[in-house]
Amino acid sequence: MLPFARVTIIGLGLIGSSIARAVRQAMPTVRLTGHDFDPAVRTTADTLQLCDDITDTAGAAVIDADLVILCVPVGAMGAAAAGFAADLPADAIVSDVGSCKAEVARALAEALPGATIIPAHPVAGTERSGPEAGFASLFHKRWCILTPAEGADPIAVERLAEFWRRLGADIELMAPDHHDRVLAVTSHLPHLIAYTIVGTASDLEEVTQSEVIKYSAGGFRDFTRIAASDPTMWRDVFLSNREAVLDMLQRFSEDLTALQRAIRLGKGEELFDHFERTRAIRRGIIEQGQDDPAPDFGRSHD
Ligand SMILES: NC(=O)c1ccc[n+]([C@@H]2O[C@H](COP(=O)([O-])OP(=O)(O)OC[C@H]3O[C@@H](n4cnc5c(N)ncnc54)[C@H](O)[C@@H]3O)[C@@H](O)[C@H]2O)c1
Ligand SMILES: O=C(O)C(=O)C[C@]1(C(=O)O)C=C[C@@H](O)C=C1
Repeated sequence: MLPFARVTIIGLGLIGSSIARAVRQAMPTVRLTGHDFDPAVRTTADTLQLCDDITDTAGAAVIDADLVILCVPVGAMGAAAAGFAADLPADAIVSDVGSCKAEVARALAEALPGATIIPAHPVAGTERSGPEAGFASLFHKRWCILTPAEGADPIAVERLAEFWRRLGADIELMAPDHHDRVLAVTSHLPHLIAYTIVGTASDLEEVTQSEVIKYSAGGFRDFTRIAASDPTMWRDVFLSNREAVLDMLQRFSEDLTALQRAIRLGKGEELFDHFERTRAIRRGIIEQGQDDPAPDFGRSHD
C-alpha cells in the first residue's frame, strides 16, 4: 500500500521538482499538487506538467493533502508554513527538505501548532536551482535523514521513511542538533571553503579573471561548481546553522594553521602522513559504494 495518496509540494525548485518527478515515476497513482510563491515558477511547473494541479495559494494546495513537503529555502520555512496553517487537514503529515534541521523544526512547530511534523533532509543535490533543474533519479542511493522530535508518532515516521525509500533513498534517523553538527562538517563547511577559494582566486591581483576560467580544469573546477550553488539557499543555511558552522570553522582554521606551519618549516613527513590519512578516507568512501554518482553530477541533466 502507498504511504500517501495525496502529496503537496510547496516550493517547486530543484528539490521540489525532483520529488514531483520521482513521485510520478515511483508512485504514478499519487495525486500531486504543487505551489510556489513565484508566478514564473508556477508557469514553468505547469508547462513541465510536474503536478496534477498547481495552485495560486498555499492554502488551496494543502486542502486535501495527506503529506505536505516544504521545499523552500530554510529561512522561508516558517513563513511558507504559516501561509497554509489555516487550511491544513488535521490528519496531514508535514515534512520539509531543509539542509539544517534544528531551527527549521522550531519555525515549523511555531507556525503549525498541533500538526504532525516529521522533518527530513535528502542529502542529495546539485549546484543548480529552479524547476527545470530537477530530475527523478536525484535521490537514488542517497541518504535521507529524518529528524523527528522526541515522542514523534512512530507510524508517521515510518510512513515518511517508506515514501523516501520509494524515491530510492536510504533512511537514517538523527537528532536535529546532531544532524546540524554532522552536516556542518560534511556539507556546509565545504561550501564555505569553495565560496572562499573561488572568490580569493578571482581577487588575486596577479591572477586575471580569464586565467581563473582558463585553468580551472583540475581540482579548482570542482570548487567552482560548488561555489555556483544558490546564493539564497546558502545564505540561509549559514545563518540557520550558525553555531555549528562557526564551531567547525574554528577547528578547521586550527588544522589549516598546522598544515601552514608544516609547509613553512619544511616538515615533509608531517605533510605526507596527513595526505596519506586523507587518501585512505577517500578510498574508504569508494569501498563503501558512496562515491559521487559522476564527476559532472547535475551537469549531465542539462
Ligand atoms: N540544492 C540542494 O543541493 C539541496 C539539497 C538538499 C536539500 N536542499 C534544501 O531544499 C530546499 C529547497 O532548495 P532548492 O535547491 O530546491 O531551491 P530552489 O531555489 O531551486 O527552489 C526553492 C523554491 O522555493 C520557492 N519559495 C521560496 N519561498 C517560498 C514561499 N514562502 N512559499 C512558496 N514558495 C517559496 C522559490 O520560488 C523557489 O522556486 C532548501 O531548504 C535547501 O536547503 C537543497
Ligand atoms: O552536490 C552538490 O552540489 C551539493 O551541494 C549537495 C549537498 C551536499 O553538500 O552534499 C548540498 C546541500 C544539501 O543540503 C545536500 C546535498
